[in-house]
Amino acid sequence: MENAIELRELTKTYGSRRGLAGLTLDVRVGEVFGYLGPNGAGKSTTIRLLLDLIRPTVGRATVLGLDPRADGVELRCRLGYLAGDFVVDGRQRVRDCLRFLADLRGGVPQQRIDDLTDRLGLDQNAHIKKLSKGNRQKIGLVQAFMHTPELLILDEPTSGLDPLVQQTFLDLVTEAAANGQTVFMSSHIMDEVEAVADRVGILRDGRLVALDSVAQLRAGAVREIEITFAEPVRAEEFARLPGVRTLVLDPAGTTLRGQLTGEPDALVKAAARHHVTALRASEPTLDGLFHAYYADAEAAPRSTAAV
Ligand SMILES: Nc1ncnc2c1ncn2[C@@H]1O[C@H](COP(=O)(O)OP(=O)(O)OP(=O)(O)O)[C@@H](O)[C@H]1O
Repeated sequence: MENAIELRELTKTYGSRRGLAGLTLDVRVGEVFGYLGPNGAGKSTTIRLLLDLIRPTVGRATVLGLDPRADGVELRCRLGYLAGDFVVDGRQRVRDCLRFLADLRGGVPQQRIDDLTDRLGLDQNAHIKKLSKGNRQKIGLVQAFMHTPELLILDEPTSGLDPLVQQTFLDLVTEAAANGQTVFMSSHIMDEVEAVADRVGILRDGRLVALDSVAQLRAGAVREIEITFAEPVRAEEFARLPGVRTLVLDPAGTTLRGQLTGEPDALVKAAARHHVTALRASEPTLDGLFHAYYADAEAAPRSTAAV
């Protein structure tokens, strides 16, 4: 089995409302796949279709080589799922709830549960009804990870978590990937996805508008650049260099400011023909790219052949 998830022309309409429109996507075994998109893009719809919690209007989903509709029981044994709207029986203590869920999965060593709750800072003696939203979300994370499933499907897993716990979550994802597990996680937050994902898909209005490896996306991301020279330079020398998006020379002709994508090699070599007194370049972040997709309603699907 090469792909943990295969989606073919997956479409879901809610009456006249579009949830998902003809989504074709493969998630490879062992990869961390970040599934991004604004509110209402169709992320939860996709995830619910994977679990057979809802059924497609058109198209097909295969998960771990299984049909979610026909093989629901086997599938649930082999995956860990965190719902976007995770709810849990408030009458129990955390310990009893997790024990119950562990037994449902055929048994999980208590040591494993203790380790996860310790790392996430979750008190097993607490009554669930008294827990904050973030602490309830931690129960959701523990129950998804505890049986070391082949595939983790996580819908907005960091929702409600403070930054320290978010980092612990990212560590758990990294460890799962090192262990050969596949992770499919949805998020609004490019930064957290960028930190752990191998590939990213960006969904908008039920359609995939970008699909690429994080490395490729980063190569296309924008870097802010500022170069100061000892003597005035001519703007034309720099305007047509590879990767240059915009470059503006200040009135004195000594400071060049602008935006660059990809490698800065050509610009650095051109600048080195002069006496450079200062050079400032920001790290390229995917956040800007992500916002561009959000802003551009008619963005065409993009992918890189090498992905
Ligand atoms: N049960 C439903 N009935 C009608 N419309 C629905 C239903 N569930 C989802 N939708 C619609 O389908 C579209 C996709 O919603 P979905 O919840 O999948 O988005 P999402 O990307 O998960 O958003 P969010 O980040 O806000 O959770 C939205 O327009 C939403 O209003």
